[in-house]
Amino acid sequence: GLTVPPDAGAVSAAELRERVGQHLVFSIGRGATAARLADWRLALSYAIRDRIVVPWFQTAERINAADRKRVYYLSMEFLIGRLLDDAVANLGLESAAREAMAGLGVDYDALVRDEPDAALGNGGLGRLAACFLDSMSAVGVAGLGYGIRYDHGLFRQSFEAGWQAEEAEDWLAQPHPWEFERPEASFPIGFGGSVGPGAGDAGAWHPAETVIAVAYDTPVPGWQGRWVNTLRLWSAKPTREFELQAFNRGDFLGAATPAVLAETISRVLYPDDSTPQGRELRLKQEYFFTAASIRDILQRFERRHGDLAALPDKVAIQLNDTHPAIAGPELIRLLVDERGLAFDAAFDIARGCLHYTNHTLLPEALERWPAELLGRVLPCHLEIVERIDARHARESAAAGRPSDDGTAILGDGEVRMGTLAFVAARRVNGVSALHTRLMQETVFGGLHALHPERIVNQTNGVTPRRWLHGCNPPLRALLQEAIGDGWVADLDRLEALVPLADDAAFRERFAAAKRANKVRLAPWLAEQAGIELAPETLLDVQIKRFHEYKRQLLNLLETVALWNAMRQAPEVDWTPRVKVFGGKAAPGYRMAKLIIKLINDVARTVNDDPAVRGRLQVAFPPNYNVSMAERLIPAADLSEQISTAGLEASGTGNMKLALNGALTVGTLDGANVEIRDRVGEENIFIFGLTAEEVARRRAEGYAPAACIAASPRLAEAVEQIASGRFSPDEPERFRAIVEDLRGHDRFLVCADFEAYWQRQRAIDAAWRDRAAWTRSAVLNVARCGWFSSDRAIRGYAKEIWNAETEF
Ligand SMILES: CCc1ccc([C@H](C)CC(=O)N[C@@H]2O[C@H](CO)[C@@H](O)[C@H](O)[C@H]2O)cc1
Repeated sequence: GLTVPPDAGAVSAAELRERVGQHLVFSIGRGATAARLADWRLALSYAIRDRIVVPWFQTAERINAADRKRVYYLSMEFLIGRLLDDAVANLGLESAAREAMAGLGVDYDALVRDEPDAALGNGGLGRLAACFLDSMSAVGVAGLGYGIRYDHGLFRQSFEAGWQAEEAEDWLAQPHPWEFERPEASFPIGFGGSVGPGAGDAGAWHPAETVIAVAYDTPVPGWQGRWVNTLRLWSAKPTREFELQAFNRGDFLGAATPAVLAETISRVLYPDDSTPQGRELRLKQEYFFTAASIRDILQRFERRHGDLAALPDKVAIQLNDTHPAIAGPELIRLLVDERGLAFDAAFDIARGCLHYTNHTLLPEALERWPAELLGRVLPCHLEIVERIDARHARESAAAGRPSDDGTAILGDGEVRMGTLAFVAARRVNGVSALHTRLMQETVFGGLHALHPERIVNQTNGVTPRRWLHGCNPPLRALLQEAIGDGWVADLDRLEALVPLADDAAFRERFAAAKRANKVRLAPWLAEQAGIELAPETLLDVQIKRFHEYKRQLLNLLETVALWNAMRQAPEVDWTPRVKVFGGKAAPGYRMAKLIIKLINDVARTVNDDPAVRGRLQVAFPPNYNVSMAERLIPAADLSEQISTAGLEASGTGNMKLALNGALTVGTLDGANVEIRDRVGEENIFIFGLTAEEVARRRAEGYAPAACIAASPRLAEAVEQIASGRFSPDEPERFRAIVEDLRGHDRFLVCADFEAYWQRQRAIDAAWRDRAAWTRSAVLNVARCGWFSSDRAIRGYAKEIWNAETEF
């Protein structure tokens, strides 16, 4: 039988092999001969999980014993990726696992690759939440993540004749070994209906429909397994599984409908990462997980504390953007309607617990729910929002603010969720220094004037476990040798590499590690994108969601111009490049999907062109996700961070690529500015208009056609696209792109083209001096320790949550 192992401490390969064998037989019910790769993966996952549950219990006991302040991270998205290899690494069991599986005749790496990504997020916001969970466990914050257990995560992307095609993702088609269903942790969640009078300030809500939120818990082991927090994801279940009467009447659909409708709430992740569709189901998803989480938080608090006024001392809630912003009204509703507090007292307690992170300034990405819709789905909450807005108006007037300063929550028949989140929060933060400053100067200007102490900055970070230790074995080994492995838990220790940047032998080893990653990547890139990656080729990557402000189009135009230049001057000793694009477009985002098609059409033309063979290739592997990022990032030489200045709140891919020794070509946008500040002007390739210059160009009236006319190589590239050079079968295919570029160019692609072209030619030259290039690469790694999500979480704990860290 299975005995509970003592703790996460070291385990021998033999013992691990023993346990894997036991799980295969007793947990999966398979003999070794009949076992498939997935069975072995499950068996190993259970064996590793066994070593996490006791430290998990112990962490909960320590938190309770010390009555630690708890931090709750509410997010609609957790872009986790694969879990097995990360858990093995965090427990320090990699060599034991490899040896154990080899002893069973199974290839550990094949096992790892067999696991589906948990793609419960769109991009930056979701991945940040996953990095933050890892760091909260690594530094020992009493943290818990709350989200939705989507049956289907972010869609699987494929290309049909170069066009993006989407199909449902199905991560739960296989057993998911890392979660525990918690039927006892479930709550009824209401929607619609009406609100009757209640005692005092209270209202009595009578929902029209109810679903059950059921918890699924995933342990989140920290580095060395010393601390294990929880990710609690809610799944929607019907109050009644099955309408027997309808079934007996032969109305089979009717019998199943209520259950299907209920489960629809946690069925699928909305694939938009910039423009809210304003769908009722999305609002229900936001309320569903937020309400279940707030109830769970209150219940856990009240198990140990009687005085609700102490809630802000024991509970910090972080809202990951506005998606859980209904948390404020929901907490107030429970305190007033169910605990009998007065409105103002409830408001103060709620605000004392709530903190809001803004991740975008794009006007179209800020959530505004029609008051009619909110009132219909959440009648009680609309009333509370109105009371919060009235109180805010009083506070604003008392501060002498003009009543029409645009800081009202309700206006034009809409509820502005960003304003609601701001007004009902103790702290509001941006995710990079530039972004936070722009929040204060633009979108939140009026509110900042009213509450000048409320907005603070917490620049993003990434976990060094997954994004360096885990994904880059060659560099990890070199670091181990050169500076030990203290950096994994204390990334600032990378600074010790600075002197080694001037050590030719070390540089050689460093370049060899990068080369090894490129050699490892080459066969996969050939299979996925049909290109040949020679190790001495400059690997230039732009990997992120598709959005016009991220300017994949600028990269594409430079690629076309380079192709033209190579064809026009074949005698020149051009620096060989492989351009890699990776990323998905929201299914409804037509322009982004057209740009994806254009890149694939240009790639076909360039890759088939003998005139530039071995000099320029374009690769676009389909279905970019966390696991693909872990493959591409260690091999990259050049990191494209070329957004229109002022529009990328931070970026986190930029940090991952720099930490893995890629040099950055980018604008002074988001965290690029802080990367430049830390690595030094001479170790990064900055170009383009600053955020101020962008604002000025737009204010003055920007004419892209003039920029095109002033740049023959840009004009040529645009004309080729317009005339079907890359789409002879449909010359007009890219008319929309060309017309927008010539007519509007909202993201100033044309204005920044020449500067970008010049910078890229300088990069060609820089690549030729490998010693200097490698020296810069070493300095990028050495000086990017600050971009660890451990540093970010320590900042949140100290400056926002006022919560302890254990380590
Ligand atoms: C409602 C539709 C929707 C969904 C998601 C979002 C996210 C806020 C978009 C997002 O992922 N933003 C990115 O967040 C990262 C983490 O802070 C930043 O590094 C990126 O710059 C930012 O674009 C906006 C709108």
